Amino acid sequence: MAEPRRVPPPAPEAFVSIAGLSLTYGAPGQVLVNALQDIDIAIDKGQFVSLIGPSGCGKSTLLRIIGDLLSPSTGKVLIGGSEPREARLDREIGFVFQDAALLEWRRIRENIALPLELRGTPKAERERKAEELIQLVGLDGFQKAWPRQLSGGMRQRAAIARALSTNPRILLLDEPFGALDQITRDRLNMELARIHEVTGVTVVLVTHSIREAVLLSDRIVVLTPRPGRISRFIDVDLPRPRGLEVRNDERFDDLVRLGNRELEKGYM
Ligand SMILES: Nc1ncnc2c1ncn2[C@@H]1O[C@H](COP(=O)(O)OP(=O)(O)OP(=O)(O)O)[C@@H](O)[C@H]1O
Repeated sequence: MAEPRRVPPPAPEAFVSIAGLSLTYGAPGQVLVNALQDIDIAIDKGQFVSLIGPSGCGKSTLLRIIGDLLSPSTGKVLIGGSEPREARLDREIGFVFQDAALLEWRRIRENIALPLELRGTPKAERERKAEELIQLVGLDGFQKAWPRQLSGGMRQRAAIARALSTNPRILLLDEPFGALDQITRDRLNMELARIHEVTGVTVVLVTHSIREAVLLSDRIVVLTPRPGRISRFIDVDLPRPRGLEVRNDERFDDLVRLGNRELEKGYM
């Protein structure tokens, strides 16, 4: 009997619609790397979605396509009905990478306000917004600090604040906590959950940790090894708001097991 179709068709009413997406790296005459194939994902407004899969399966590639840092070979992405290019130029997309990439010669407040400065926002408004975000991400007292004076976790907080400065409609996070120790990572996970709750921003997170994905997400997209295809969607039906103690729930363990089983299939 044929396997039931696990991939829902892209919903036209979805906030983010990814349909028929494939990407092959390499110019004609070069070695071609088929990174992604036949990706269809629909994301609702305000949803928290994680992308997980084996190393090299195309998670970052997919995130970069959504954020208009790469163009797909085939297929289409729409964010609130707009092409990624338009959404990016309207500063509706916030991006956070594993390395916070702060400008070392600017104080934290000026780093956070940089996108607003580039947009020509008046100084008083920039400072008001930066202050609001500093409070939101828990960096009060570090407004005038230099990036080198901050720990890794604090730098990522600043990077998240900077990404939120233009009130983006979607926040794209590429392994933002991958380089942090477990306790800092737990703390930042809870901060991110709170920021998501308070702002209502739509989030797409790339992670290698199925536990992190279950803790934070409404929905997890498991990708197969390269070329990344959708292996399965896992809907996380744990109640919100979630604290770290949700990890003691049986349901949490069930979902982690389900995710691990799906990931292991790719290695068989
Ligand atoms: N610029 C590029 N040119 C050619 N191949 C590339 C390029 N960037 C990535 N790739 C290849 O495309 C595939 C997908 O890469 P990508 O970084 O998206 O995977 P990933 O799932 O994010 O990996 P990881 O979990 O290790 O970060 C990999 O095989 C990678 O080597």
